[in-house]
Amino acid sequence: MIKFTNTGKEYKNGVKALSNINLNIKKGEFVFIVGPSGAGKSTLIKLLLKEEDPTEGKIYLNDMDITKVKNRRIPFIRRNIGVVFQDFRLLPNKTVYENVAFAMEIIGAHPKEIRRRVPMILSMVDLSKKADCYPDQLSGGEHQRVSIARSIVNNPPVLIADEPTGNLDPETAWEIMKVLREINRRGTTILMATHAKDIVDSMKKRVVAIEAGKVVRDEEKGGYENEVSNI
Ligand SMILES: Nc1ncnc2c1ncn2[C@@H]1O[C@H](COP(=O)(O)OP(=O)(O)OP(=O)(O)O)[C@@H](O)[C@H]1O
Repeated sequence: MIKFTNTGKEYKNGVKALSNINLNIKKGEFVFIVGPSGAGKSTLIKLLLKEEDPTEGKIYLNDMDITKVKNRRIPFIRRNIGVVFQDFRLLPNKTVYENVAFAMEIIGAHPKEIRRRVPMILSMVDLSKKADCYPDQLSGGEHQRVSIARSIVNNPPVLIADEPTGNLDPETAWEIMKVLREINRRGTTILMATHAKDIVDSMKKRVVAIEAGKVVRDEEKGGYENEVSNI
């Protein structure tokens, strides 16, 4: 489903953020991307979203070589990938319902379909009662659940979460992980970059560790650290 082959990224200022990345992520996998600050995790995500282009190698999404895709086709790639960020990025002047509906409106979904799907997704993230609230009336965990609802409402096959629990207390972070696990159970492939050691250690999912731009570990059911390195 997602494949990096000998992928490298050197930024214009000469910083080599990634080199020789080879990864094959299958449909339905849950993959943690871990590594110290500056290791290249965000760069990997930016390459997948085509916010940046690799300077070496290729990236495939559903067998399509996205490194060759023209700029005007980028929105079509992004429709296949939902994204959740650490800082939520909700629209402050829209309600919970409107924030989620907006993600459907911008891809031209039919109003009837929006009215059907938004309540369903809000119920899935347990936010039906907050549909008419504005973001400043929500807790951190609720914010993040709206942001997850928005990211999956168009049913993307892949969900990328960049430090989704970074701003949350441990208990709330676990609520978010339960939601992500459920989304993954329903078939969505999830890539999650994180520094949350406890979460990675407990979830027993695939762990890809990046250090200084290279994959240094790729383990099924791995932990945050291995016994020798101390990330
Ligand atoms: N736009 C850019 N231009 C130049 N260098 C960049 C740019 N973005 C990132 N870098 C550099 O690339 C390297 C990898 O950065 P990246 O943001 O991918 O790391 P990260 O693993 O996501 O870190 P963190 O955990 O702190 O978010 C770092 O050395 C960073 O300074």
